[in-house]
Amino acid sequence: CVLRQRQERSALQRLLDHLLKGLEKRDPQQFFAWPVTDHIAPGYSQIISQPMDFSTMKQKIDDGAYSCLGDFIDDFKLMCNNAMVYNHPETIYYKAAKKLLHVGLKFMSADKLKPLRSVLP
Ligand SMILES: CC(=O)c1cc(-c2ccccn2)c2ncccn12
Repeated sequence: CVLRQRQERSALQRLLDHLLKGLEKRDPQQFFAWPVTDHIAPGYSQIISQPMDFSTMKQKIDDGAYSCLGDFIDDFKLMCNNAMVYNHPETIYYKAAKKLLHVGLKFMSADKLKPLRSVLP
């Protein structure tokens, strides 16, 4: 149609919006907010074959590109692991990624999501 109808957001999209906001809050320096460029990180695109960041995850939620919670969690892990591959362990980015991965997975752990299970198909 000419005027794209505003799509109804599915229960999964609403859940992923909530989880993404919770994860972004745990990245106060916004190291993970936007794609890492070769300008700020020399050689990044040669070293990291599958870049990922929160803005890309947001776009994928809006596009309906996640068919399940696991696919969303996989992108979160990919984003953190990329930072732990490209950056050396003593850097602020490596340390921030390690912490975010740990805290983020706890935030999305099964027992935390159990109460929401009922609203998900
Ligand atoms: C996530 C990551 O690897 C990253 C984020 C950044 C970043 C993100 C926002 C502002 C400044 N730097 C960065 N800079 C150099 C090397 C790596 N990084």
